[in-house]
Amino acid sequence: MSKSILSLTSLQNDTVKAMAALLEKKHRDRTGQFLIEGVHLVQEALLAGADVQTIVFDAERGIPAELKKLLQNADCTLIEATTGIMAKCTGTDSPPPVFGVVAKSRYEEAAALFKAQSLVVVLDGVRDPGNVGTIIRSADAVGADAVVLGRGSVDLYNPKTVRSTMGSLFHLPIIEADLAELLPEAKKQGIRLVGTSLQASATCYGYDWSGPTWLLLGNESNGLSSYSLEMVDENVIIPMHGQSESLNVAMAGTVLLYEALRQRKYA
Ligand SMILES: C[S@@+](CC[C@H](N)C(=O)[O-])C[C@H]1O[C@@H](n2cnc3c(N)ncnc32)[C@H](O)[C@@H]1O
Repeated sequence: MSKSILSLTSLQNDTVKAMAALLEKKHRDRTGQFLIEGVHLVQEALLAGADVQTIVFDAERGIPAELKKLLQNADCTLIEATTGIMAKCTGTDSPPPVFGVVAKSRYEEAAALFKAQSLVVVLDGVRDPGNVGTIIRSADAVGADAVVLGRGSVDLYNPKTVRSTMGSLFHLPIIEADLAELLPEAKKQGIRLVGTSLQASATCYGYDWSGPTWLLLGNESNGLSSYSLEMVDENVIIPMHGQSESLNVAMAGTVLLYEALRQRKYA
């Protein structure tokens, strides 16, 4: 492999210190970067053409085989580091063999939201990083057009969110928005807003998911906000026949997205 590799073996040298600072969480947050850990996420980021700026791999383990070819054409700084430095940078005792520093990208254009047959997931204050990551992964799996993170939802770049997307965050637009601005615009454009409520009388199986649809999922404790409930055209429920009071929001989102996909492609 012809790409030049910087060596990060000690934290004493000035250059090395500067590099280590780049990798520190506080610095990353200030500079609009985030960390992706592990072979799979780095691979997904490179394949998707994300703005990967630095890739650091464990000098003792070498460049993971899956990344060698991809890295030949990648426009990023390649660094080898000791396991100790890898551990310091990722804040764990058993660091992954590779991690990358990626520039945060914001989708400026909202075109994906308003496509003719759009299927969009809107998260209204979903707080758990694992839930948000899982919903993004399911939205990607069904080929949804975008995910909207309403204010009050967890940060997309929270390391746990990034990890649980399993790379799907690089596959579809994820738009942070104020729902008070976005939902009225969707209604104006003829998009149907489907809410989820444990009090709904309509089941998700009786609902017609064929038109342009935004699916609204609510907070883990309180469900949808009263504003969202006012704005939706209809609420649906996934029927529950046992004694569970509700489903986990990521599970519910996945079931609902798959019902939409079933009706659109397999009915
Ligand atoms: C744990 S639930 C919130 C429970 C809350 N106590 C309530 O009354 O809405 C979090 C979110 O998951 C989704 N959800 C959970 N169970 C559901 C079901 N059976 N049908 C439809 N959506 C569901 C909804 O989006 C809900 O806002």
